[in-house]
Amino acid sequence: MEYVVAAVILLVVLVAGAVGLMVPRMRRRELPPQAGGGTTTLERPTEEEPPPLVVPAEADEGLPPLIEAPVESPVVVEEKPELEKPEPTAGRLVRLRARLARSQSSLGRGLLSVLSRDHLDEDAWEEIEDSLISADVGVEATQVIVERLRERVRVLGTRTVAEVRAQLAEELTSALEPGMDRTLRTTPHDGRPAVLLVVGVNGAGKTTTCGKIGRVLIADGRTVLFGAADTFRAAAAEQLATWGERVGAETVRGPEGGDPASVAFDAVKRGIDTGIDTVLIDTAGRLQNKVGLMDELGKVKRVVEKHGPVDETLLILDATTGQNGLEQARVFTEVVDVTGVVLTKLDGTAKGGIVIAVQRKLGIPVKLVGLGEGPDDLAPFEPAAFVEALLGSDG
Ligand SMILES: Nc1nc2c(ncn2[C@@H]2O[C@H](COP(=O)(O)OP(=O)(O)OP(=O)(O)O)[C@@H](O)[C@H]2O)c(=O)[nH]1
Repeated sequence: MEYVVAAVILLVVLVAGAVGLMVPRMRRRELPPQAGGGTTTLERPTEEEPPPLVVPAEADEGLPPLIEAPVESPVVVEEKPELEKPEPTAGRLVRLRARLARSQSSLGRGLLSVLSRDHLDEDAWEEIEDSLISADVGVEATQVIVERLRERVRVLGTRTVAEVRAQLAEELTSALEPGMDRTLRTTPHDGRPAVLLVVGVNGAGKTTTCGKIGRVLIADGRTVLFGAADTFRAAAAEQLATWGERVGAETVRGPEGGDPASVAFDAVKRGIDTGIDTVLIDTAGRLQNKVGLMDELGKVKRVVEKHGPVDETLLILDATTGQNGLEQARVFTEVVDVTGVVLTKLDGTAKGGIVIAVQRKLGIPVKLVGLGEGPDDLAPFEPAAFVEALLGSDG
């Protein structure tokens, strides 16, 4: 009898033990497939199955499984350079006036000293003419301005220096044709970006101006793309790309020595595809007397226009080249239809009168002026504010 009882107890213990081993195994089989260490499942997930979940051992104890992200290749977090915030454009010319006035003051001082004479005789009027001509206003424009001023002084019987100065300022301002449309067409239209082509001779400041305009537009909440169609000078594309990085604009570049027209075309295409507001195309500097290069510029424009008309062709003129710049400008206007002039380096010349000569000769408005190498040293051109700077102290 004792043997029977012992045999029954042994049987019960064996059965209980077998059940104890089986149950956890069955429970594990119900879990989703697992991967990695800490699991006991060996089944491989099929291709269609969701990413493997890593279930810690505790899951067996009935705790909710922790879901970890599947192991992927490490994500490279690109460090974006901190974008710069350009200064507002409103009133820039006034803010930069001191800089302009510094270089123009000789004209202002000279004129004021003549105007302060008791009597404006023939010699005095000649001196006024000479001052304006040597400030690059141009002979023709000077004669018109002085003639009109003389007439006003005579008719109105103007006496004080302040009055004559004010009348001269009015004449100079009117010679700058304040009614001309100086707006820069940079707004996207017809489902595509506005396209600006920037042209001019070597070293006039094309790349710098592209960068400065780009900054202004981005500050105004626009999206901008640069096209580095200056494929002759690798450094120019590099320089433009640097401007782009600083303000957050993409730069489309081509191979060095490549076809500038194709880079310009690609830049506009990229601008259209990515929904950019304004595409600025920087072209290579060229001498206006090199026919081949000028023809190439015409080609750049024609190729870009396969996407639609160019909205603005800006001619960059270096103010320090004075009257020579006028001949350059004339040749450019014959090859491409220039819609606006940007006069750069006005901070470096005492001959700001070139603005009057340029507009008069070309009949094209000066839209912007460059007043330094700094990123915000570009101002919308305002005739009255400019004349105040040209004449120096408010007198
Ligand atoms: N003082 C002064 N310097 C300027 C101004 N604009 C441009 N510059 C300088 O002029 C030099 C030539 O400028 P870039 O922009 O490289 O001229 P670019 O026309 O693109 O030259 P290329 O590509 O060689 O044809 C640079 O040193 C600029 O910093 C300005 O308004 N004032």
